[in-house]
Amino acid sequence: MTDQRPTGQRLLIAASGTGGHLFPAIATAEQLPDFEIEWLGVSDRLETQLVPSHYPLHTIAVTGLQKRFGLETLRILWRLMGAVFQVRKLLQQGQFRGVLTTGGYIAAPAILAARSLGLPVVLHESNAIPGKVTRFLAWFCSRVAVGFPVTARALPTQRTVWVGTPVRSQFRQPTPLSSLEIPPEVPLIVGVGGSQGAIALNRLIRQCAPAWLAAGAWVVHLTGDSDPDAHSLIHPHYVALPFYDNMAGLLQRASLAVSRAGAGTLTELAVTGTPAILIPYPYAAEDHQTHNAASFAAVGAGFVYQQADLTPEMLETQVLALLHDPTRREQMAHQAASLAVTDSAEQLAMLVRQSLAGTVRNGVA
Ligand SMILES: CC(=O)N[C@H]1[C@@H](OP(=O)(O)OP(=O)(O)OC[C@H]2O[C@@H](n3ccc(=O)[nH]c3=O)[C@H](O)[C@@H]2O)O[C@H](CO)[C@@H](O)[C@@H]1O
Repeated sequence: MTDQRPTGQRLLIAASGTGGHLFPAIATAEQLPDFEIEWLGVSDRLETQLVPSHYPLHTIAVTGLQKRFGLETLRILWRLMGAVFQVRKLLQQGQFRGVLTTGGYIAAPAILAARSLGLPVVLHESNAIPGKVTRFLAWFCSRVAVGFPVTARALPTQRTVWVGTPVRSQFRQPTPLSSLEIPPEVPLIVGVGGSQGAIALNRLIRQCAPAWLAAGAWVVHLTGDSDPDAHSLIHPHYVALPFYDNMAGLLQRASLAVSRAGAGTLTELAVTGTPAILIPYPYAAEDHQTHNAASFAAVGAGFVYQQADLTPEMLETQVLALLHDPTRREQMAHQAASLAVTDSAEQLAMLVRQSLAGTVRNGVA
């Protein structure tokens, strides 16, 4: 990132739905201040809260493919074709030079529209098991960037590159936790179920929290906004929030996280060197969260429990054991940090620059 004056290069970023898709794209956009960026998303998703104050947001209607082929699949394909035409029009009228996408449903029309116009597309896949759209459409992209080295196995060898997953810039500098008044010396447990929260995980955390609080810890619990019992536990050292903006400050301060295993949070836990107990979302497509979590467990950065096997007693005991063992937590923190790719956003931004400049070797841009 040298010259920050807008170059007139127009880039469309297609990222939608969850924090796991949006934040890596936002982190990469931060590294492209010289580009004129506009965003493609869906009207009722998280991007409508996160994006418009930074970039113009265009929305289209898209949904995922069904597992079984039937009438509904035909309807979805018909809608997909409509979305492709809409994105083609947007790309042409806006004179965009290329597309960056972080996968998911929005990626399909974005990739198909851009490639049909001969524009370069950089696709980032953050999960250990690539999603359906990535598997089908990676072959059409100029470059495919992946979050885990293992992800590359299922993708076109010559154009796939491991860059890690970008995190927002606050994660890479000390960020104070100013809006939460937590005494500096107390152990802090952070409970997080991804950007939307996780009701089953919330229940487990609330069942265990009284014992953790009694042991002297504070708990910050990010519940999401759809848990009807989110405020059922009252304690002066227990803070329940539907969503918290300063995740960087929170994870840097945390002694331990109890978390789902979305690629975004895992990457952030690595960058902040936060030990974790991971409980993968059991219904994630192709169980990708278990595969994501495996990388953390493999180096000893975290413990992984399947939700179906985990009782509140087990979770309570495991957390208490770690609370009382700062040396172990320090080792785990060190191992978590060993997984961090701190310049992932710069690497992905570089791929975008190269692709739009048509200098990608082995690619089709
Ligand atoms: C349920 C599900 O299928 N989730 C998927 C979704 O991510 P999902 O958004 O559920 O979870 P991730 O862990 O990937 O990302 C969560 C993001 O939201 C942020 N955050 C969270 C809570 C909060 O209060 N404030 C906040 O800023 C986190 O810092 C992180 O950046 O896409 C990811 C990337 O494809 C997948 O790996 C996840 O499996």
